[in-house]
Amino acid sequence: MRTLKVALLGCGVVGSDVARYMATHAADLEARIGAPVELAGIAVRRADLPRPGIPEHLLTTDADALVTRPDVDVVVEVIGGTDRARDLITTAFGHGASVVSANKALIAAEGEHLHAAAASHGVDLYYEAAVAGAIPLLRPLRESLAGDRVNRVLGIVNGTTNFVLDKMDSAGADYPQALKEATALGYAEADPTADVEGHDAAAKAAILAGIAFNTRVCLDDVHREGITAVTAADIAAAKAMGCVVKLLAICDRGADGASVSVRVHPAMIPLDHPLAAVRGAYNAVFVEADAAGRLMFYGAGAGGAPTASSVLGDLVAVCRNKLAGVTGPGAAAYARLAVSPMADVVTRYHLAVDVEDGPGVLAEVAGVLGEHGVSVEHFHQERRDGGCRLAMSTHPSTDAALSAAVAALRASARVHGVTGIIRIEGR
Ligand SMILES: NC(=O)c1ccc[n+]([C@@H]2O[C@H](COP(=O)([O-])OP(=O)(O)OC[C@H]3O[C@@H](n4cnc5c(N)ncnc54)[C@H](O)[C@@H]3O)[C@@H](O)[C@H]2O)c1
Ligand SMILES: N[C@@H](CCO)C(=O)O
Ligand code: NA
Repeated sequence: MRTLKVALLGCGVVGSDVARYMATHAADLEARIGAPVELAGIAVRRADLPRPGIPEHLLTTDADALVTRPDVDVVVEVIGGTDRARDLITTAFGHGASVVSANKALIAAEGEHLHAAAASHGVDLYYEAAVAGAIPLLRPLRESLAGDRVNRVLGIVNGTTNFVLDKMDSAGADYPQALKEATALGYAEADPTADVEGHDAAAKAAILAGIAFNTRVCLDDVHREGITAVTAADIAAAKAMGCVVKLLAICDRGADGASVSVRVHPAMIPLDHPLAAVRGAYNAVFVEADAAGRLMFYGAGAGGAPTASSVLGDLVAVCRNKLAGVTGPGAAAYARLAVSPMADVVTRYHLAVDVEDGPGVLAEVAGVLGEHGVSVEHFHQERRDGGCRLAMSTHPSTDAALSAAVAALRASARVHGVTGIIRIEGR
């Protein structure tokens, strides 16, 4: 029986756990694949660092030589970044290796081209670990739901920001301290700006929407807002409304069936919504489909071992395919749906409008909102130094209408400021 050989690129948070589990689970992996699988080498930047549990003789700083070795069947890419990872993956395809990657930034930016390259060389490209860590999500969407029609994918897909928001909400932690902790626990990207500015979640949303709707969604198609503008006041306002603030990724099929919208932004959700109970670095994703109805996927969204679980699942799948002489399902972007602009997306909003305390102000604010087609669902007013704060939630309105209404409010002499503009979801 031939032994399948794996080149591991990167031995950081994820890579080191992949290497460890390959060793400790070797017998089960062999039984499930039907052949032994072993590491041919591990590409690292520095071979002289202490790496407990990692066989030193496998380390190499020459990733190019490793991926071009004729005995390598599968390349596992967990170095992150785009350019170098893309070049190594493309080289691996050219040398007949299938690839397993955890790299959402790369797949979101170049997935179409990489899938085509894999197909042209008759090899696989799998990346379950790229979206929502340990949670099996891409394979269920691509395979289990292939007979259904998905209309919505909504959830929490970034562990770092969920950890930070949770700490701010439950422990009153400050933002820099919470982010430091998430980084130390191995949840954050090499540059955590990718997490807190929503780039990581946007990449995952683009991948999810593409697979769920069988269409092409580019990173630029995704409306993106991170959590850096979320304040303690926003979190307190959410609490006062019986809500919690979460960073959500929302992919919707348009009512016309011919378009999609894809967005990532903070949103208030009611405490009794299942997503409100998603704590720490956990992720949860709802999928709504014609026949299946509502499905929920929940689990660890980040961290070395959970992500290694997804990588190893893909490794088993591509090894089985190799032995059978087949490839798995690739990208299927046949639907070619248009992507709707954010201006057309309809949601509820929370607003805090600071106004002068005097007769007719409330009517003026309601009038400005009404002129723009924004209708108020609830409001309460609270006296503050030198004026009043009107905290309100709106009925569903388009993003364009809400933005125009906010601009008009800000132009009014009796309005001192409009803050706390956060969408409300899950009601
Ligand atoms: N950490 C997580 O929770 C998690 C979850 C899902 C997906 N991912 C993805 O997995 C990938 C790796 O993440 P990580 O958290 O392990 O990062 P990490 O920074 O801990 O590990 C990456 C390692 O790759 C090494 N590296 C970089 N360029 C290299 C090169 N050219 N040759 C050899 N080694 C190189 C780095 O020195 C580092 O040790 C990223 O794409 C990330 O987005 C991470
Ligand atoms: N940085 C990512 C890792 C998992 O993809 C997160 O926090 O979710
Ligand atoms: Na996953």
